Amino acid sequence: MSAIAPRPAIVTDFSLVTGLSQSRTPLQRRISAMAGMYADQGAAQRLAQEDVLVYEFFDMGVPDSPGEVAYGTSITYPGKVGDEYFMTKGHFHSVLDTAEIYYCLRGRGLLMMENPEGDVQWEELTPGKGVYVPGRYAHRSINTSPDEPLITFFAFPGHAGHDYGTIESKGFRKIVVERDGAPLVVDNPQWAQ
Ligand SMILES: O=P(O)(O)OC[C@H]1O[C@H](O)[C@H](O)[C@@H](O)[C@@H]1O
Ligand SMILES: [Fe+2]
Repeated sequence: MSAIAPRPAIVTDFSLVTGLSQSRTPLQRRISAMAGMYADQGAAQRLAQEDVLVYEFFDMGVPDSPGEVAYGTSITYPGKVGDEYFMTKGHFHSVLDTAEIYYCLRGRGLLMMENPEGDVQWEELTPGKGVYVPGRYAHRSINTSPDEPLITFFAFPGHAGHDYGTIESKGFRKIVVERDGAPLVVDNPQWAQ
């Protein structure tokens, strides 16, 4: 008789209010880890001196194979680099045609998306709103609130992987800046074809 090994359930905890988990260690990204991604390089270098925490997220430790569902919470803090709002690095999935769902728990922001063919889309994130990022679209969370963290729950296929290189070298086509006290999506002056 062939035996299929039992697998233990994965149990985690996270707060839908703060986005924080007591049992998992967050992955944190400070400004120094992404200073080159902001349009105002002078402002980025100044903030890098204090090495401000821009965002953190909890990866729940699911195996990275097909059939699994990777999930967690992500907290992007309020702040700006010059007039550009704090944001995540953003990435394509290594397995390009894999999707992701974001559900906004708290705060206010934008989910910026673009595919390799140059289609750009963005959606506002407000509590209770879910945004389904289709496969092939790079994605980045941007906090446009002056004082509240942007907290999301996310889930994607376990084998999707993260491709940071493309965005690190080219950037997103659009960035989000504050103009007259409100967020505005503008062309990224640093975008490299
Ligand atoms: O991976 P980054 O672009 O740095 O963003 C941080 C995290 O944000 C999201 O919540 C994603 O779903 C995670 O997969 C991601 O790793
Ligand atoms: Fe992703």
